[in-house]
This record gives sequence, C-alpha cells and structure tokens, in this order.
Amino acid sequence: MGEAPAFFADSFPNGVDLKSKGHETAICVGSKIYVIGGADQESLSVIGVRIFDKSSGEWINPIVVGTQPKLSNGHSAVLLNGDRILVIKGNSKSDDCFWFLEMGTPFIREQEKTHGNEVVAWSKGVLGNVEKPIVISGPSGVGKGTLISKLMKDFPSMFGFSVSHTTRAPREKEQNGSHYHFSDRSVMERDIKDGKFLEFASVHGNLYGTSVDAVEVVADAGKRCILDIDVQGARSVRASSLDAIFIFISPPSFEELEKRLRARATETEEQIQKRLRNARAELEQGKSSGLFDHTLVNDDLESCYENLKNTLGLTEGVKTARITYPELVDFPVEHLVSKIDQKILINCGAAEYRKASDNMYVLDLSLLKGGAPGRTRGLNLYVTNSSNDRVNGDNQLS
Ligand SMILES: Nc1nc2c(ncn2[C@@H]2O[C@H](COP(=O)(O)OP(=O)(O)O)[C@@H](O)[C@H]2O)c(=O)[nH]1
Ligand SMILES: Nc1ncnc2c1ncn2[C@@H]1O[C@H](COP(=O)(O)OP(=O)(O)O)[C@@H](O)[C@H]1O
Repeated sequence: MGEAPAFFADSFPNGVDLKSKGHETAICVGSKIYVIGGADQESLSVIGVRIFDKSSGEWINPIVVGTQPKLSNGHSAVLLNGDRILVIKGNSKSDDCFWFLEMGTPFIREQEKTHGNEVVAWSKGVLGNVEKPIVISGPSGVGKGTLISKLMKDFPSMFGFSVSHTTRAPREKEQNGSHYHFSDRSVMERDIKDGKFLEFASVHGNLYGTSVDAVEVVADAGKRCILDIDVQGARSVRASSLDAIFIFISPPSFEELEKRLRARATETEEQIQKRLRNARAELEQGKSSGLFDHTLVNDDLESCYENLKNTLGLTEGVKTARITYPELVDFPVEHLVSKIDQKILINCGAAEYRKASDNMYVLDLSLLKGGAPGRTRGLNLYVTNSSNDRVNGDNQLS
C-alpha cells in the first residue's frame, strides 16, 4: 500500500524526532515508523495512522482504539518517552489540539494480547487537572449507595457519579442511565473487547463495568468522580492509568450486614444468600493486600458520613468546587515544536504576519496523568513572553 514515506529531516539534537510532509508526520520508534495523517487519509474524517516496518519493508494497518482526533489541515508530532507521540493539531483551540498516540504503554500491551494484532490508541490531552476520583467498595448492603447519595446531595457541584454498566435487571426505583446503564451481555462484552471499559468484573453472577466515558464525562464537567465498584474492580482500577483514592466500607458485624440486606428488600432470598457468601470473601480482601487507602466502618450512618467527609477533606463551609476553566488558545497550522525534558516549546511565530515574541508557548508535561483508554490530563500551558503567564486554570476548593 504505497511507498515508504518521504521525510524532511532527521532527529534534531534536542531529542525531537519531528518529520513532516504536508499533512503527514512520521516518527521513528525502533524499527517502526509511525505515519500520522497523510494525503491518502484525506477521505477520512479523523487523523489516520499507518506503520511502516523498516525491518520487513511492509506497511502495517494497526487497530486504532479510543476516540480519534478529527482531521485538521496540519499537525506536528513529538515522540515522548518512546511509548507515546504528542500530536499538536493546527487550526485548533487548546481544548482540542493536544492528542497523544500511544503505542508502547501497558494499556497497548494488554490490547495487543486481546486482539493479537498491532494496536495504537488515541488519548485526548486536557489542560489542567481534576481531583483524584474516589473508588468506594464494600460488601452488598453495607451502605455504599446511601453514603454516596448523601455526598452527592450535599455537594452537587463537587461530585459526579460514575454510572456503571451492568447486565443485572433494574430494581423497581432504578433508572437507566442514572443508577446504571442496563445492558445486554453481548453488547457489553464486545465493548469490553474494544477497550471501552476501564474495568469490569463478574459480581453475584452478573457483569458490571466502568466505561471510560462514565469517568471522563464527570471529569470533563470539572467534578470529582465517585465510583461504586466491587473489590475486583478496585484492584483493576489500581492497576490502570486512573490515579484514585480507594475507600473500603465495612459493616459493624456480619449479622448487621445481613439485617440491612434483608431490610432493603430488593433481592430474592437466593440473591441475598449469594451476596452474603460473596460478602465474606470481600471483607477478607478488604482487610488484606494494602489495596485500600482508608477503611470506614458504617455503624452509625451519620458518624460514618462525617468520617467520609473528613477523609475527603470536606470541612465545614466547603460546599462547591471553584473551577476556573482554561483560557482557550488558538494554535495555527504553522508552528514549530521542540522538546526540552518534559517541556514542549511551541513557536507559533512561524507565519510572516505574526511576531514570534507574541506566540511562544511552553507545554509542560511533567504532571501528566492518565492516558488511554481515558484522557491524558495534567497538561500545563504557559506563554513565555508575558512573565510566564499560565494559560490553563486550576481546580481549587474554596
Ligand atoms: N467491578 C465493578 N463492580 C461494580 C460496578 N458497579 C457496581 N459494582 C459492584 O457490584 C456489586 C453489586 O451492585 P448492585 O447490583 O448495585 O447491588 P448492591 O451492592 O447490593 O447495591 C457492588 O459491590 C457494587 O459495588 C462496576 O462498574 N464495576
Ligand atoms: N449505618 C446504617 N445503619 C442502618 N442502616 C443502614 C446504614 N447504612 C445504610 N443502611 C441501609 O442499609 C441498606 C443497604 O444500603 P445500601 O446503601 O443500599 O448498600 P450498598 O449500596 O452498599 O449495597 C439500605 O436499606 C440502607 O438504608
């Protein structure tokens, strides 16, 4: 499929490996050349990716996972740490111009095992950060849902709930899309295979899972995400790119747990028995392994809720998160990038009508978080000419 790519330049002395030809960039990683965009991709609405294997002289069409960036009429590309490429789209604002193409991260290795094929994944770069998501686990009936509801009611602008997918049937008062996304097993299994889930587990005989989107929509709204997932799910999230706080809720006694499950009256006797059997194992796992950062005993509801708020630093008077949204910057197609350690210099003064001094930015990647299958957050953007003004905002608690 076509010739080997023609390139403009070899590696720059400062470590940048940018080679560009029109709308196409090519980055060399070991024996492979990642060709991003390109003339023959223009029929697509997204930026395409091809790989040229120098050792075999063959082109490879990788499986591309994640939301792909929309086509623009030019971009630059910089290799980072050998496992991902930063792509800066031209003619785009700073909320849609930074993208990461991963090809050597742990997530990619997992995906390649699943697909038995070369995989690359896109992850959208987001300026600024949100607070760490909160993972809440504990046996069925311990009061996780009750505690989370109180938190969401008292701090509606601060927290958002990650709506999981499940194959279990809805309970009487549960709404699709609000408590859960009630799903077909076959659809869920396919989406899991396609990398759309951050974690999933079989719990009490049903499939449950957190989609990448479930967490990202909360973070995109500037809120702190709360996940109510089982211990297996918590372990998977620990191993994922999501940096979270893990809280285990434990009952005052097994008898009290049973009492609460029965009083809730949402399960059949058989389902209650299954939940109680699983509860013993979950209580054991909750105690061991150093998985959880905090364990809270839900004896008296109000005291446990106070403990939860203290654990999350929610003191009296803190009711809302003060979110400052980043000021948007326009990046032109013509820009030059260079890399110094974890900083990317973006010089937009290349076009004749621009003054170079007005258009120099530094993209600081030293606090980078996340990555495929979710977004890549923690990017900081500075203007270099006006006393190091920072362009992106911070999320702060008032
Ligand atoms: N791994 C994982 N577990 C989940 C997810 N959503 C819910 N769970 C867990 O599945 C279990 C059963 O949840 P549910 O059917 O709502 O029953 P309940 O815990 O008795 O209210 C609980 O331990 C939840 O924490 C998810 O997305 N992933
Ligand atoms: N501290 C508590 N004391 C007594 N009952 C509680 C307490 N916390 C929760 N409950 C009740 O226990 C039942 C199970 O709580 P729920 O929040 O549904 O648990 P989970 O989400 O962990 O399965 C509910 O009927 C709830 O009202």
